[in-house]
Amino acid sequence: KESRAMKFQRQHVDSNLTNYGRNYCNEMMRRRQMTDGRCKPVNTFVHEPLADVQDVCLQGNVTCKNGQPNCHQSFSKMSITDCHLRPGSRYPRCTYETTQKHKYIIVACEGDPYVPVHFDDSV
Ligand SMILES: Nc1ncnc2c1ncn2[C@@H]1O[C@H](C(=O)NS(=O)(=O)C[C@H]2[C@@H](O)[C@H](n3ccc(=O)[nH]c3=O)O[C@@H]2CO)[C@@H](O)[C@H]1O
Repeated sequence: KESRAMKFQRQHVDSNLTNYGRNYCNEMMRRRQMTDGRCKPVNTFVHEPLADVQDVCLQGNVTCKNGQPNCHQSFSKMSITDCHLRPGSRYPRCTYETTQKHKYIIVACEGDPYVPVHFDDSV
C-alpha cells in the first residue's frame, strides 16, 4: 500500500521539470496516475528538490483550508506548474491547461518523520 508521503511525492513533486511545454500536464497527469478512473480536476507539481519540499514542514505554520492546524507555507517562492482540467474534457480523454508559476506553496504535514501528505494551496 502506498504511504501518504509517497502519494504526495507521486502527485506533487517533479524536481527535474521535464520540458513537455504546454503538454506537460497532459503527459504528467497520466504518468503520475491521476487520470485512472477519473480526471483529477486540479493538481500542482513542484519543481524543486524533494528535500526543499520536505523542509516546508518546518516553515511557516498556517491553518489549512479545512481548518486543520498542520499546514505550512514555504518561506520562499517555488517553481510550480498548475494543471487544470479543461472545460468540456471528458474521461478518459483528460486534457489539461498547463500553467507555470512561481509562488509560495502550502502543504499539510503529518507523521514521524513529519513530512508533506497533502497539497493545500499556492499563494
Ligand atoms: N490538513 C490536512 N492534514 C492531513 N491530510 C489532509 C489535510 N487536509 C486534507 N488532507 C488529506 O489530503 C488528501 C487529499 O487528497 N486532499 S485534497 O484536498 O483532495 C488534495 C487537493 C490537491 O491534491 C489538489 N490541489 C488543490 C489546489 C492546488 O493549488 N493544487 C492542488 O494540487 O486538489 C485537491 C483537491 O483540492 C485527503 O486524503 C485528505 O484527507
